[in-house]
Amino acid sequence: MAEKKTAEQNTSPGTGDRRPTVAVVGPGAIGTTIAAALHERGAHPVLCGRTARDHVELRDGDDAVVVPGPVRADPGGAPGTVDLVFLAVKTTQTQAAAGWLEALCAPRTVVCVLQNGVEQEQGLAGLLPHGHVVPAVVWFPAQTLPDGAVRLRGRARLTLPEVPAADVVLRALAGSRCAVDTSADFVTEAWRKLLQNAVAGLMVLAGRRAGMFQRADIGRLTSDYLRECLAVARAEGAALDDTDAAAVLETFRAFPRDLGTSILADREAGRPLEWDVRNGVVQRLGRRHGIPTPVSDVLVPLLAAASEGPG
Ligand SMILES: NC(=O)C1=CN([C@@H]2O[C@H](COP(=O)(O)OP(=O)(O)OC[C@H]3O[C@@H](n4cnc5c(N)ncnc54)[C@H](OP(=O)(O)O)[C@@H]3O)[C@@H](O)[C@H]2O)C=CC1
Ligand SMILES: CC(C)(CO)C(=O)C(=O)O
Repeated sequence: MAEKKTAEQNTSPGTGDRRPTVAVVGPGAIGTTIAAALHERGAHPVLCGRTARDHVELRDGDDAVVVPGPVRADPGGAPGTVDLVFLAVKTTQTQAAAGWLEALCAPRTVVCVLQNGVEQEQGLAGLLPHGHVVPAVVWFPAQTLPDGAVRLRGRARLTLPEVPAADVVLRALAGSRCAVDTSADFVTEAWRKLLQNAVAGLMVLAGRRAGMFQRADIGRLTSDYLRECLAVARAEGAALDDTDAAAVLETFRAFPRDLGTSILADREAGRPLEWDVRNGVVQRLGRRHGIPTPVSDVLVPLLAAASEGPG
């Protein structure tokens, strides 16, 4: 089979002595943040979306970063393979984005998955013709504003596993507004974040933002839910304890009251929800380990029905 063409390359650190060529698949809230971080460092990320646009824009406090497009909407028009792909579509959209992965990936390509959950590698099974998958924990909140720009609502930070394939990600984002660290115990960090995501699902069912965690009854429900999430996390090998679980509730209580979550944004827009990778996973893995999950057993069917109906 003929080698696919390669996207335009710039020189700088990266693979050997040149800057890695980069694509962002899914230039939404998280993808735009990463595209802006890359752009500010002089990179020209290929923007691969579903809706064609001229540019994307990040707002961070008083800063506005406009990343020139185009946002391409047809994988057939991809400029060739790249060294690094940031995959930032929702997990419910991964399958539909497979054409981009086919067009952008060569054997050297690293796909850094910017998605919530603890199953990023399984989520790409069968969809990646070549390349290496590097899951990331995305710690920051970002939201799309009504005019299409993205508002960053925290310090941008990623955690990656300590693996050789993570190097190209570290180099691509070095010195940018998005901090990147690596962890020798990625399982623990991924579950620490999953605990946050699982709790955020309560906002969908209440139709409320972070302010709801000020309520004592929601505090009790959240603590009960965190207890079962923690038991599953520990059974999966995460080195987390009661203090870590309690810190999650405190984090939500410390958030601005109007801070939402990406799954609530999907609910408000009537889009499919990432309920399975964020909440269903606790119930599924709990069953595998023989851990009772009474809170999940109520939450998960409600989230699934909110996402998919019928009705
Ligand atoms: N937002 C947040 O604060 C956080 C989100 N996350 C996680 O990051 C991931 C991304 O979330 P988020 O950025 O909020 O999601 P968004 O919905 O904001 O962005 C998804 C983007 O993917 C695009 N897209 C949809 N289908 C395709 C396709 N087939 N090919 C290419 N692009 C496509 C969408 O296009 P279109 O414009 O047409 O919809 C949109 O631009 C999720 O797993 C989420 O859980 C993690 C931490 C925080
Ligand atoms: C902001 C945060 C941490 C809350 O779950 C998130 O990951 C999301 O919105 O998807």
